[in-house]
Amino acid sequence: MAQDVCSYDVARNDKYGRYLTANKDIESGELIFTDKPFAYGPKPDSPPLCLGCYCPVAESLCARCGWPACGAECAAAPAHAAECAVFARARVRFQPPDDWTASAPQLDCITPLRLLLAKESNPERWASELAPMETHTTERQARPTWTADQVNVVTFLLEHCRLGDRFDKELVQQVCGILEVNAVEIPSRGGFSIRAVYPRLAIAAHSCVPNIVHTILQDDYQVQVRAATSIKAGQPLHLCYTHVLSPTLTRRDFLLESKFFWCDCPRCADPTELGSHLSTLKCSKCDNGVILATNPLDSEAAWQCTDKNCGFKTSSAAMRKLLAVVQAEVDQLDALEPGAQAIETREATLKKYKSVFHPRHALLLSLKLALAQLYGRVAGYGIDELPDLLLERKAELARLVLAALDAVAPGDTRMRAYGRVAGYGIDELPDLLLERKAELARYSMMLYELHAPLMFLARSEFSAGLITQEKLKERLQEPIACLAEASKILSREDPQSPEGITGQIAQQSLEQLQASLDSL
Ligand SMILES: C[S@@+](CC[C@H](N)C(=O)[O-])C[C@H]1O[C@@H](n2cnc3c(N)ncnc32)[C@H](O)[C@@H]1O
Repeated sequence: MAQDVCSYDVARNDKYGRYLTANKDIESGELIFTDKPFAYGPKPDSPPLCLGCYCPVAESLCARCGWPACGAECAAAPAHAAECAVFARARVRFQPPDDWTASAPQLDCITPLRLLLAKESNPERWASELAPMETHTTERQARPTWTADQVNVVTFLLEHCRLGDRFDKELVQQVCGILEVNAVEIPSRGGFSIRAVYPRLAIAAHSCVPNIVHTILQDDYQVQVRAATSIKAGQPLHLCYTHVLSPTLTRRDFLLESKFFWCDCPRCADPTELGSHLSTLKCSKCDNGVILATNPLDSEAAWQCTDKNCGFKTSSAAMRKLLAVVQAEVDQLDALEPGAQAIETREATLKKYKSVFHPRHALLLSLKLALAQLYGRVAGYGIDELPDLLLERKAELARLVLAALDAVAPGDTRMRAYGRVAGYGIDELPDLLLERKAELARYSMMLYELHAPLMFLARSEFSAGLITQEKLKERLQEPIACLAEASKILSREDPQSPEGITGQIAQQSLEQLQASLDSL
């Protein structure tokens, strides 16, 4: 039984606090443990969401308590039952906002309240698994979010919802800290992003080169944690708390801001990011060198050209500013409808920044990732109308993304690179959340994306008489290998999730391609 697998120990040191280690040699892809959420619910700053299915709602409230629910079925959802009783008893109703698509701070109390109510109903699990969790209370007290939580959560629950006789303010702030430091972002059944606390998974320490990967099952939000690479007994199990394809400055700032530590993993310590060059710039003053951080573990350190004769230097502040400006441009492009314009403006942006960034810089890579997906899929650029040169371009783009993922997320994590993007970027608005969901599927499909141009190119060259049938058979082996790997990795996903569905499509395409090869 999957539930019985428990191939880890809990260790502790000064750097990580508690962390997980492998208690035996574990093979890549092997299940290490599963976990059930202690509680789950809306993320901070969510727009009004149904408290049963987490889809955006407008003007639709639970008949009993007056909080957002899209219908009677969702109002009766088990996850909503306990808070429904609290709100109904205190006669505290959700105040309908003017704009139902804007973030609703009223919902910030829901997930903390669910944790508090779960503590009452399961005190043993709270004492053994939740109470020891890191909360960074001292650091949080110095942040504006502490005051916001004091108003939106502590005062609201204890006074307005009349829970002061059941919980005290220190406990409510502890719960807010548990969520801030330990919750992971997960896709809800409706596809929208929510947060959940998994007590076992939360013990895993972070690395920007993770060796574990997690999958969320849609029916009960169980998490399955697997090895992304082979792991030796005693080695730490590392999760990536941030976006693996972001540059070092962005990752480290995010981890300090949201998880209260400076990452010093081998990738952060290497100016070239393990040869991936996700942070590297081209030098505008000479043709020889590239610009790298002089000390990537010092976020204020200067950046310098690697050519000794050039010696061009710039500040980390200038670098942050450049990243923010170009990231804003990339975000705007991400909001475009998929179509010819989405391809052409991205290609124009790549051209604009060609002389500024290394071709594998994270910002260019995110444009290339989107292009690898758009070529062959949008009107005017359908796969069977792409000229050979654009088929080559699609294949080149997909290979670049896969090579970057091989360097920083080795093993099967590459398919899940968007799995842990807690608090990252653009996901506040419902339509952008949908985009984010498409992004997730897009990511998982990179190997699938590579197989298509390789297959079409081989067939096109065979039809033109440029290669023999024997050569055609040989050339089709690579797209077959891409589909086989995509299908193997995605077969571990929940079959109802976008990744699981993509896996089934990859398996069907594999069978069709194999059959057409056999008939040659
Ligand atoms: C989700 S918790 C992990 C469990 C935690 N160590 C505990 O004892 O409850 C995240 C916290 O663990 C610590 N941590 C995790 N990974 C780390 C790393 N790579 N370097 C330094 N601290 C880390 C930080 O304090 C961080 O805020």
